[in-house]
Amino acid sequence: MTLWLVVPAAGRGRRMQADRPKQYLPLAGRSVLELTLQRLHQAFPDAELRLCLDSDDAWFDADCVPFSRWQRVDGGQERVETVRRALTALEEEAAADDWVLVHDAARPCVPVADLQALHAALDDEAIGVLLAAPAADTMKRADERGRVSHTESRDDLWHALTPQAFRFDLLRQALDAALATGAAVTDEASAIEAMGLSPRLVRGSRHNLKITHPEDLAMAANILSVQAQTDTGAASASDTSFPQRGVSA
Ligand SMILES: Nc1ccn([C@@H]2O[C@H](COP(=O)(O)OP(=O)(O)OP(=O)(O)O)[C@@H](O)[C@H]2O)c(=O)n1
Ligand SMILES: C[C@](O)(CO)[C@H](O)COP(=O)(O)O
Repeated sequence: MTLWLVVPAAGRGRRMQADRPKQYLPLAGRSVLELTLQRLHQAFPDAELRLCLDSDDAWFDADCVPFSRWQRVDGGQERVETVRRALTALEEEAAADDWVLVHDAARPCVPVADLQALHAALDDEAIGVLLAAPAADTMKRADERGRVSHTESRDDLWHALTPQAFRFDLLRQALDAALATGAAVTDEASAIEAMGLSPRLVRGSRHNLKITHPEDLAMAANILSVQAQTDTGAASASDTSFPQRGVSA
């Protein structure tokens, strides 16, 4: 069975306020996109990649792609549309029950061990899986004045990370339904949840941050440096205070 990797890299990175889309910003001597693709390739060297880029992308250099089997796909206006377009590009080739693993280009620090743990969690999985990290801070709900309305319990609250992996046909149906209803879908799991299904949470490292705001670049550089010193990019970089990896949803 083919493992399909979909990497959405068609965003503009507006919150980053940089001179280029954030996936092309330099980080540890490479671009964010190149680092992300390297991590994926370390874990899944034989996978087929669909790399989603803006049709007007002027920054992409194909030399940064380590995969031997890959294709470029034009992205959409929103991330959900980008991922849906990648599935359209797979329609001729993917089997209904093939796994499609979606990973943000903007997450270059994902540990290879977390990628492997996520993949292992697909064994005997009926619905699908996502990397996630437990909420660590006290959570406040704001009111319309920007004041605290109340404190939310953080019990059972998780940060959704990527990769997220679902079977091709189920993901296609879920994204189509979300697009048809205009539901707010910021990750693949929320589209699956809207179908009444419960994806499995797989505990991942808090190192797997999404580069979103300007200060995130320095944090990512520090994480990569720590991972290089401790070899935890390639091995396990999970927060040692949260040793459990697989968690039932
Ligand atoms: N239309 C879009 C929007 C986002 N993405 C990708 O989805 C990932 C996560 O999205 P986000 O962090 O929101 O990226 P941007 O949309 O680029 O950022 P912003 O919202 O700040 O503009 C990124 O790898 C981004 O390139 C995409 O492929 N297509
Ligand atoms: C997919 C994602 O990275 C999971 O955290 C996230 O939902 C993307 O969200 P954004 O709204 O595009 O920042």
